[in-house]
Amino acid sequence: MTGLALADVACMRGGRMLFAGVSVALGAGDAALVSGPNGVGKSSLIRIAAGLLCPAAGAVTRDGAVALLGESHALDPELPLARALAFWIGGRTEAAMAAVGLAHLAAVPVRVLSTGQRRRAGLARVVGADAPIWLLDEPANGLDADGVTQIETLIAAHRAAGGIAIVATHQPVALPGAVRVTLH
Ligand SMILES: Nc1ncnc2c1ncn2[C@@H]1O[C@H](COP(=O)(O)OP(=O)(O)OP(=O)(O)O)[C@@H](O)[C@H]1O
Repeated sequence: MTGLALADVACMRGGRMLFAGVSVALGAGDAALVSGPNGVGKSSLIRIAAGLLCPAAGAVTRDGAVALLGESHALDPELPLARALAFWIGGRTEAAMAAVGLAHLAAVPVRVLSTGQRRRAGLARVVGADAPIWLLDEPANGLDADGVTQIETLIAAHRAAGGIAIVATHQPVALPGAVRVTLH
């Protein structure tokens, strides 16, 4: 059974306590929307949820594979987009590129993609990861209005299929019924 739970989690960075007492429990189809001002610890919370950062207190329980959209898309800049994505998501590349509106750029080297296109490429990695738990850090950064709608649609489809999403964002991203996690 897919699940992700943070129980009384605290985060310390650079010797400073960023937040404490954060609890959220998500099951199949659930989502959480993480918000708060710059530097409050949203990205850190996403990294804790991903298991990339150790909480200073509390516990994280993860039931299912994780796909992370972070600052870096981790795609080889010299490779054509389709080959760079295929390194991570293999045979699901074509469908993932189509899902994020990048099918027409399959042969273009990653390094020449625009900011929004790079963001979409990162999303394609998540879409093609076939992982039930999506952790998305500022997924709408650099995207135009259609791109944001596309993300909302992709997240909704992922949830409808039993997936989970945690989204940290400054920009409005519609996540119907999401748990709100507001960091102060
Ligand atoms: N590796 C690190 N070592 C020490 N401090 C760090 C490290 N990474 C981040 N921090 C600090 O932790 C705090 C929270 O950073 P984080 O990126 O989680 O915030 P955020 O809420 O996502 O910010 P933003 O809205 O600007 O993206 C910041 O003050 C940052 O300087």
